Amino acid sequence: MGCPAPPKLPTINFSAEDLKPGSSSWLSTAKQVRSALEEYSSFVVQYDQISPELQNSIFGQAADLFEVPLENKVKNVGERPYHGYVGPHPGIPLYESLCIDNVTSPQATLKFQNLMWPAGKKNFSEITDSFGQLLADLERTVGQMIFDSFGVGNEYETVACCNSHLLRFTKYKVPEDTNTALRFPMHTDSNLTTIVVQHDVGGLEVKTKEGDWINIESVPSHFLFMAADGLQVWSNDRIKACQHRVKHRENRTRYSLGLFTFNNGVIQVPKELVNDEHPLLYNPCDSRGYTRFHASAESKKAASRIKAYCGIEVEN
Ligand SMILES: O=C(O)CCC(=O)C(=O)O
Ligand SMILES: [Fe+2]
Repeated sequence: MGCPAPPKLPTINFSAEDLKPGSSSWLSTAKQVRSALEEYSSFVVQYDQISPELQNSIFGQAADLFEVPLENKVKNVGERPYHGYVGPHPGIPLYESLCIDNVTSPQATLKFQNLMWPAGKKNFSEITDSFGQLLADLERTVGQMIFDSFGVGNEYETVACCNSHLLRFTKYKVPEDTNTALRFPMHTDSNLTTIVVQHDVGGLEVKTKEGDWINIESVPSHFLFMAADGLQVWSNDRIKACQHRVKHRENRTRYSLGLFTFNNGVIQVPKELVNDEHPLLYNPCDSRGYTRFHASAESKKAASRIKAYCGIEVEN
């Protein structure tokens, strides 16, 4: 008797040119999206619009980016916590990241480029613009499908119009003790949804409801789409925020890219998602307030930060 096969995440293909809202392929893809998110809080997207060449180019730029002097990196300051440069610290000693907020705005990428490379940098803003636009298009398609799949597609724009996209470049150095090291401990993201792009070196893992860890292979044009705390609120817990971590794999520096979709307004559970079986679990959630709370020392004591911030106690 062999061991049971390790669990695997569904892969959903978003490469088709004719994926038009309302078409039969749209509706069947939306159904797959909802069931993957309900079961795994995440899924793998296949998205050939981001070609292996574009992926190589952006990761080439990422490697150059981490070579800029620290005095330039620290100029990457965000409006909210973790929206700018983060250097190594005791919990994550080998970690470093830089962010471009509003990456879909060409002015934002150019401003970032000028801060990092005041003397100029060939191709950075052009490559980052096209990569950021394509990933944000993918995120909007999946977002619309999530709303459609719950029968509230006409409410998508009122939420999406307050969304913005943050692109995070992350570098993980090789630990000295490579047997036990985690590169990034388990967490859920505090935003709405996240897309992670790995390259060369994998290591990203997501936790199943049963408590098993699924390793996400690094495959060109295949990315991980995850629900974060904001989607858990919006869906009234029908979709849980994805618990994930990065394990050390291969003795090489690891780079990753994340497109973090943030809502800048108030997230409310649609009335259609509340009924006797699913009583209302969240008060309206001020997304900016939650990002600040999430970064506070006080929030770290909570079993669930999102529930501590805007959860409603339900009596059984
Ligand atoms: O590097 C990765 O693969 C994931 C990083 C991550 O989870 C995060 O920045 O929130
Ligand atoms: Fe994360």
